[in-house]
Amino acid sequence: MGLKAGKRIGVKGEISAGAKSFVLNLGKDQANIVLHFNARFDIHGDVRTIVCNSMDKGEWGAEQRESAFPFQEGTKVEIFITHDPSNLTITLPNNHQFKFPNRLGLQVIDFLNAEGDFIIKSIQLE
Ligand SMILES: CCCO[C@@H]1O[C@H](CO)[C@@H](O[C@@H]2O[C@H](CO)[C@H](O)[C@H](OCc3cn(Cc4ccccc4)nn3)[C@H]2O)[C@H](O)[C@H]1NC(C)=O
Repeated sequence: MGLKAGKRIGVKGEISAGAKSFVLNLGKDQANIVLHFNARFDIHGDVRTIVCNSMDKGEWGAEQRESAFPFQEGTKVEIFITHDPSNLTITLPNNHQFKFPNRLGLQVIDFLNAEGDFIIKSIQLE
């Protein structure tokens, strides 16, 4: 994918009806994730909460929770992510933005996947 620092990725997708949780993972590979973005409708005791984390050589880091939750089951959304050497900036559908530390110091993001109740429809690199 080759998403360099300063460039922005837009992930457009559909949230399933009856969604409980979906995940976007960005990073180097499955074991080195600079942003694990987990929108939890109702799972693991979290209700309508975004839980972010990182994974370094297969080990989870510390979770960061966001209270903004502009997601509805059964709808189409776009989430934008950009990164610099220190942080990732996530822009949610209601234009709410928050930052998550670039704990891996990753310069280029080559890995993206979605899991759970979300189907990626398109990806836009800007
Ligand atoms: C208080 C003691 C227990 O703590 C709980 O421990 C759980 C298990 O480690 C934490 O949940 C895990 O949090 C991780 C981030 O820190 C990841 O979100 C773990 O899920 C990984 C995952 C599963 N999947 C498959 C998937 C995803 C969405 C829907 C369906 C399948 N994809 N990635 C998720 O299972 C959960 O966030 C954590 N809760 C707290 C408050 O710390």
